[in-house]
Amino acid sequence: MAAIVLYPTPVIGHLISMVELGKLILTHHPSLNIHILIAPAPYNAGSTAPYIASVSSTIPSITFHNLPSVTLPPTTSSHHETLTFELIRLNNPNVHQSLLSISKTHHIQAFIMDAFCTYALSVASELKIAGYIFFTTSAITLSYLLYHPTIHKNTTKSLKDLNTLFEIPGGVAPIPSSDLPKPLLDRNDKAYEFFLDSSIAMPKSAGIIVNTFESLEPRAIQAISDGLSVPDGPTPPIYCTGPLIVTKRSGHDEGNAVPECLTWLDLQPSQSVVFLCFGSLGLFSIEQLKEIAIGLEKSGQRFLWVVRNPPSEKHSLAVSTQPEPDLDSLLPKGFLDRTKERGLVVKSWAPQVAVLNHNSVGGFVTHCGWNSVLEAVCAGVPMVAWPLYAEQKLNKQELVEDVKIALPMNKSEDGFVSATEVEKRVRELMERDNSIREKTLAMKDGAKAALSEGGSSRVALTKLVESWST
Ligand SMILES: O=c1ccn([C@@H]2O[C@H](COP(=O)(O)OP(=O)(O)O[C@H]3O[C@H](CO)[C@@H](O)[C@H](O)[C@H]3O)[C@@H](O)[C@H]2O)c(=O)[nH]1
Repeated sequence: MAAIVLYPTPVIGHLISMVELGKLILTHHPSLNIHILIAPAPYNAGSTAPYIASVSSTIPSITFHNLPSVTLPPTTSSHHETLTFELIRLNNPNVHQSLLSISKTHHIQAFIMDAFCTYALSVASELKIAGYIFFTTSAITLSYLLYHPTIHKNTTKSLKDLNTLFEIPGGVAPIPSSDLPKPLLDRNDKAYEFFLDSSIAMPKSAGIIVNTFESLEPRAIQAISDGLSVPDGPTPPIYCTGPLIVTKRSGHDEGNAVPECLTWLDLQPSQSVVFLCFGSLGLFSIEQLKEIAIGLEKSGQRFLWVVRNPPSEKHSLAVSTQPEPDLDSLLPKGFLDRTKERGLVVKSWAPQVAVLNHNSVGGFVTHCGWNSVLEAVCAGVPMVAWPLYAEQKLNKQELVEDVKIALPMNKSEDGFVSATEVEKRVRELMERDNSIREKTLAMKDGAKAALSEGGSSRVALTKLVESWST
């Protein structure tokens, strides 16, 4: 029996799109079996268990394999990505064992791993299985990462010490080094070493599958395909098969009560509510939370805002183990009362896909995590881009300056956003006939077209599956 093995990074922002890829493969090639290796989560970024349980119980051709836990060595790196790379590197013997065990009953046609899992390419090659990369974020980020070894070779200092602008192949304009993902800025950080290893390994894979679609990022996809991102060697085939997002729109499991935020949205006028939500790791200081509240209040707009506790220590990663936020102490005095007729604050987590697809939602203030971006595009909801961490500033530049489906949230030098800026951007976003709304709706159609018969993402998927049988 033929099987495909998927190896995601086990955090929500990476897991879902890869499982959705598995589901898409099954839709068009139902004779295949999908096996998914799940390493224990390196840090808490929202629970993945309900999603895994629902896929397991509804799709019999998808089997999850839990890898044993490994002990991570102490690290001085402050980047959560370091934990992920370490976890994956140390898991290679377990991955080897799992692939051998799956091979006893299946012919593994391809082993597809997240870009944080490239250490497992060596396992694939030992076992003579074709190893592919699944890239969960934008093509512009892929272009940068593939190009990063070239920048590394041509510079001797850490990027943080180079006061310069970088051209990214396929980018709309040069970007300052401070807009690159933080782990790439310091050559002496372990995370930098891991990213460099991954960037060097990706072109050696049998192909890179990207969660994007051609009409969203034509410039970046073209640059990569033309070999500009890997100037000193071959670029493997690139398969843009997105948007791969969770499609369940109800936001609650059968039998469970409908979340309050959805019943509240039912009572609001069409497209009148701005939704503010910042991914699985987005946290603000108490000062910034208060400033957002003042801006929202002054904007006069209806809002639905997901609020989390501020980071408890500098590099806190344990979002979901934090206690529920105490809204009265975090938000300005009387704010909840004064805005109760037109605003709702949700603690910690909201069913984002269901919210974005609700008819009352007309705008989205987002950290530019790629899943959030794709979810907004598919729901036709224009954005205000407020990047916070990882590659989000690269996504922002593309969305604001190139695709023009988002407005920028301008920050001061120290990264603080004023209430005036929040007020202004939210107002601008919620205007009925602004051009970013029109462009977002056109992009929604583009996403639908890409996934339909003859569309670019469907064609890419067919080519990918064909590559397994040759
Ligand atoms: O209250 C919440 C918060 C998040 N989500 C969901 O959680 C996912 C979050 O994914 P994403 O928007 O991509 O953000 P991150 O969790 O921050 O994702 C990580 O992975 C992404 C894909 O690689 C990167 O683009 C991000 O920068 C990186 O931080 C999305 O599906 C959201 O719908 C909810 O349902 N409710």
